[in-house]
Amino acid sequence: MPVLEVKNLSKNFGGLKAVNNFQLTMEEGEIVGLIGPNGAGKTTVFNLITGIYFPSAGTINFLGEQINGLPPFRICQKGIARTFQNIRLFKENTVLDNVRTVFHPRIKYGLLDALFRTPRFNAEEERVNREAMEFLAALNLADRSAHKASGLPYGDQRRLEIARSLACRPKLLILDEPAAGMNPNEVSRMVDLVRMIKEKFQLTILLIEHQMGMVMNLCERLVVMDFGQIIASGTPDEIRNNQMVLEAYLGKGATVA
Ligand SMILES: Nc1ncnc2c1ncn2[C@@H]1O[C@H](COP(=O)(O)OP(=O)(O)OP(=O)(O)O)[C@@H](O)[C@H]1O
Repeated sequence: MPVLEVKNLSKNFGGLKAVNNFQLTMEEGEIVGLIGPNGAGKTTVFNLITGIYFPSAGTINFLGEQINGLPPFRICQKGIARTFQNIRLFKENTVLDNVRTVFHPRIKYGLLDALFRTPRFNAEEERVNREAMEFLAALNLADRSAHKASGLPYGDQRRLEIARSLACRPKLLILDEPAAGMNPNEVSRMVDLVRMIKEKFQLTILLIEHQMGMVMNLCERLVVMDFGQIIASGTPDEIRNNQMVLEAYLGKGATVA
């Protein structure tokens, strides 16, 4: 059974067809890159899959179950987690608390336990802290756990967002421009990190990325969008030499150097 199966997905904003008849099937363990020029519709696809937008048409199946129409928190509970193009952290909270927030819906104590600091409260808090620290350790952030999120360097903030999304225990991880604003060294470290978390947490990964070095290096398969539509899909080598893709990025008449 595919992990994700998107069929005939469309989203209109008034007269604008932001996504038009989008199709995507992802098998377990795949890393697929969604690329295309600015405004092509990539983020809208992510927002449709994660329930932020309601589709104008089409279906989204996750592990065989139709999920379109479900609210974002339900989709997250089912096993799809994401990061955002503009990092979204609780900036004034500690690194550890940013990951702990993910555990709150699953915490097994009540208000009275918290007020009277019962043994159940203490045991549950210890469990949450231990598990949250494991995710931070996997992303090399354990020694920063007590720091304020806003004080972390940019690359660490990106990794913290990934740690938090992993704490949802997703099967499908959706990364929106994980290497945005990074220098070539940082991009190369991000490629290694995405490979590592894919193996360690047995993930299927869908990512948007403008850093072509990262996309070509990391993804087994690419889907290219332009003006809301898929214009090409295939291996990085096939995409690199695709005339329609070159024209979408560079304009008509573009040729491979
Ligand atoms: N909430 C919205 N209301 C109206 N139009 C929107 C909305 N969200 C996106 N759009 C429009 O839909 C189109 C696709 O936008 P989208 O953000 O999905 O593109 P993108 O490929 O992710 O671009 P980028 O690479 O710049 O992030 C754009 O023309 C955008 O202006």
